[in-house]
Amino acid sequence: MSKPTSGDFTKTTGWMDWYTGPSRPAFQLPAGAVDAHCHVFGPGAEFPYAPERKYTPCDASKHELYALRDHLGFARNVVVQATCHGADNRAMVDALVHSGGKARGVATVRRSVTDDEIQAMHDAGVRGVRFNFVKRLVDFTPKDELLEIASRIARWGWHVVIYFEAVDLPELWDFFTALPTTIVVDHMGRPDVSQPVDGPEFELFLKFMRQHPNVWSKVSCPERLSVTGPKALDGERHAYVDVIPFARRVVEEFPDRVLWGTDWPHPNLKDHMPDDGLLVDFIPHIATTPELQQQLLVDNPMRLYWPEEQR
Ligand SMILES: O=C(O)/C=C(\CC(=O)C(=O)O)C(=O)O
Repeated sequence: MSKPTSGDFTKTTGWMDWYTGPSRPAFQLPAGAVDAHCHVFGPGAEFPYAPERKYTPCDASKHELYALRDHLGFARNVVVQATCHGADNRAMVDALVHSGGKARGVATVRRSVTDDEIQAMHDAGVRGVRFNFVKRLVDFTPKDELLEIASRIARWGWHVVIYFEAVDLPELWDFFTALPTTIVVDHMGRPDVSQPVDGPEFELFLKFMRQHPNVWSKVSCPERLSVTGPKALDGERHAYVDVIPFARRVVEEFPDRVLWGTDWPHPNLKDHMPDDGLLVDFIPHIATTPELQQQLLVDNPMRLYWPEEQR
């Protein structure tokens, strides 16, 4: 793969570009596996980054994303709108339209979005909206606006993806449990994995899923959550061991409500950029049987994003 650029934009200082030579995973993905969390960035020259963005990434186009899909052995993608594009969903929608039906998407919308715009996104393959509560990524949006958006998109059968840090779950609990749709939590609600897996913070997250059958979780992003590593680099097939008990716990307790994604092109990593092939090799450590792997990688994402193909 060629070296990433950013068009006329200047990347955020210290920005880490995605890894250009991913290895081929040793773990053989099941047929029809879905990378259910990834992004496209620009290219900035074609799809400019949003004025309100909190970071400027390197470009990461649909072509590069789909080349990675094929290299790793995934069949499909779910492309999630990244905050560097704000509520301008053109780059993400363009990726869906050029996927030959192999990608679905999650958008970011404002209250001003029209029904015609929602319908056009639906026709392109969008199936959800993302509400982001990570303060370094977005400005505050009033909860009544988000609730109004959730009620409107429910009419298209869409779901809501939520991204937040574990310490904020108590404060956000009432809002989340009032949402009328399926809810998908990004990266297990970003637990602090230096705390015990059966400690109060992660227990609250498990309780959230236990009490609310409409809540799903992505068991993704060990490279963001890990404190001890080792990093998925230099052939390391036992990476991020401190994240394993957390992700395995969620996979085993809620096998029909979990999703997995690469998070390519890995925005805002500060420490290292993982080899995506080795990230795939993390999967059998958290979904330890062929049955769990089939649910995590095929059955669950297909049920949520391509329900019309379900028998
Ligand atoms: O890609 C992710 O899931 C995580 C992100 C970036 C992000 O969500 C965004 O920019 O929209 C992060 O923690 O910086």
